[in-house]
Amino acid sequence: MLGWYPGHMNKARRQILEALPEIDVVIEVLDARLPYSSANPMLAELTRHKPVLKVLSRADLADPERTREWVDFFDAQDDMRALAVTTTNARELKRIPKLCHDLAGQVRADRDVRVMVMGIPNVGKSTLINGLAGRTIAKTGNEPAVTKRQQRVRIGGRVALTDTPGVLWPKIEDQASAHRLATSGAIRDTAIDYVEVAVVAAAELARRYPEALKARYKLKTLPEYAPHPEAEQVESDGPARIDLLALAGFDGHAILTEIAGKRGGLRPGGEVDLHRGAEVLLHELRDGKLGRLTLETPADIPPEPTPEEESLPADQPT
Ligand SMILES: Nc1nc2c(ncn2[C@@H]2O[C@H](COP(=O)(O)OP(=O)(O)OP(=O)(O)O)[C@@H](O)[C@H]2O)c(=O)[nH]1
Repeated sequence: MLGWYPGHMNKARRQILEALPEIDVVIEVLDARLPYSSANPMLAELTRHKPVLKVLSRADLADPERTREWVDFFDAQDDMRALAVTTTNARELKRIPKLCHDLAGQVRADRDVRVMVMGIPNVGKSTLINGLAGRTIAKTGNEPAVTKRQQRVRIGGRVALTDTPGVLWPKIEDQASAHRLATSGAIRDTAIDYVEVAVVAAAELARRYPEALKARYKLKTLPEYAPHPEAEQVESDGPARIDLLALAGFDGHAILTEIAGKRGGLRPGGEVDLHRGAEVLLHELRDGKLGRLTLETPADIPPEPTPEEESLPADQPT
């Protein structure tokens, strides 16, 4: 998966930890369509005691109402502010230096505030750095971790920005997050089957944006709740998969079959081409053809395990 072997993950973590003592404010770039799942699972721990500005990138593709919820949610946390932007539009980045100063507080009144951008691959980090600098100083690419010697660049507004972003691995241990990341196109080479990504995406859309889904594919109704056809077979895979199928209460499989029937063409023998249907749905969703969509809300954040739960041996009855 993405070259994020434990060795790479440790290296990325170590390089971030080495850079952090010099940094006053961390900018974490998140995808506005999935601000929980596009976060690095370790970042909160790595950046403890540092103020964080959450930049919600791709706000142009996200549901504005949900984006407001997310910004309010992050703003309510200590030492944290949030700003939703279309990162490719440099004018929308103008508030960032002031927000960094607010977060850094009075302590930094004597010198530039030192800022570093971090986030998972392809989330918009380089676009943000270049937009803030007003010229190309960060290369866009897909290199895990920090790969070259970092330099600080003054970007105006008395902010000194590290020219190289910290690249961290995505949240793929959590099944629901891995599906949403795959749905958005953030991760491509996952172990998850392409059609399965689209089945769960169809179910999520039926739950969150039924009208957009019906309008785009001219579906008169969405199927009533029906168990996923493979539910029994999948149950043995463990609890995370069962949750996803429970979420497919609208029967994502039936919806995808209908989309495939209308838009995917037929395979030899008259069979509906589900793979083609999955391509249509996922490409159109990523291109914004179904409208501005957000795949999760703050209410979807799983509760933190309590210290007692964490210390329970796996097989102990609760
Ligand atoms: N629609 C839209 N596209 C964006 C936005 N921000 C970035 N992009 C696009 O997303 C793609 C990835 O952006 P990058 O800045 O290269 O992302 P990165 O996080 O630096 O990626 P890595 O170098 O792979 O870690 C580019 O094609 C950008 O043009 C945004 O706000 N809206």
